[in-house]
Amino acid sequence: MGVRELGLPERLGSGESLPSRVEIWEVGPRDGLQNETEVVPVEVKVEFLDRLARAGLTTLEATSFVHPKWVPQLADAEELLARLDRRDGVRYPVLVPNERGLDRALAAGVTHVAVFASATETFARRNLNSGLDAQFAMFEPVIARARESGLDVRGYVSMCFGDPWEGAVAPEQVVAVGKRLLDAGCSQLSLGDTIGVATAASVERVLDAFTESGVAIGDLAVHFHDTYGQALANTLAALRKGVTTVDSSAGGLGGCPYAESATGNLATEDLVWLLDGLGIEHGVDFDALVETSAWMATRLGRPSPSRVVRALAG
Ligand SMILES: CC(C)C(=O)C(=O)O
Repeated sequence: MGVRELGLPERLGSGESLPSRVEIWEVGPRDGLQNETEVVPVEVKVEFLDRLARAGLTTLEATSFVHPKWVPQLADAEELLARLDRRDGVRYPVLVPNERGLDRALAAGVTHVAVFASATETFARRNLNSGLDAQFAMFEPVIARARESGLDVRGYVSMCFGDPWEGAVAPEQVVAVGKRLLDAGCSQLSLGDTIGVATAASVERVLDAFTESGVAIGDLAVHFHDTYGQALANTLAALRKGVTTVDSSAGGLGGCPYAESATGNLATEDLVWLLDGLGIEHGVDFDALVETSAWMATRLGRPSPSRVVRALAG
């Protein structure tokens, strides 16, 4: 059951400045599962991806080619992609940290990759074993080679709104990192609130800093974690600024192995409920999505953190 079946008005806001359609970038199979301590069997991951595609999601971040030593949960990246029935009209981007990761991704026949940078010095050191400036020496050749091979490259920027070691992050610092990724050849930036400390005001500040520096709003996506319950409010702030790509994770799974204060991502069901209420198109079959997250929660042995999944399938 969704907003429409409850007979609620489909457009709760004034709607003037909202986009008519939003692309949901589903990160559950990668960001959602990477923090699970018990390794999820590859056949469960394949079924998860397949169910999400059947529910109408057209961008499924499938896995990551990080070294298996760092994220053992995703050590089965090659096997997963080999077993996956890749559907027409569905993109299956993967994360690649370095050239070795790109080699593996190319061998697995991927068409979309994402690199991940940090907006702060400390997280660059802890997550990438690099530095704020030095990280680009790692990404630039990866982006160039990926582009030469005909791949589309997304650039993630982590810790855009706050960092557990450095506190608040200056929007100008985020913009400087993001622009270097765009200049290097990324087609889109995803601005990560890795530890979930953003508020609607800081989201507006960072988005304004990008657009004032000449970056098109259409080149920006948002990636919120829900640690302080602000992910939906932050999403609405971003939609009002004209953002049309929103990252979310089915069932609200998620976290980050290198940032202990990170909790689950914005749940895709909560996002779809919001979009339905605003009358914004998204192409997702809500009931099939809730059923998928309830199914995954059973596989993981604990209830979904998504408020919507709990309300409807708890
Ligand atoms: C590391 C990136 C990809 C991320 O998931 C985040 O910042 O939340």
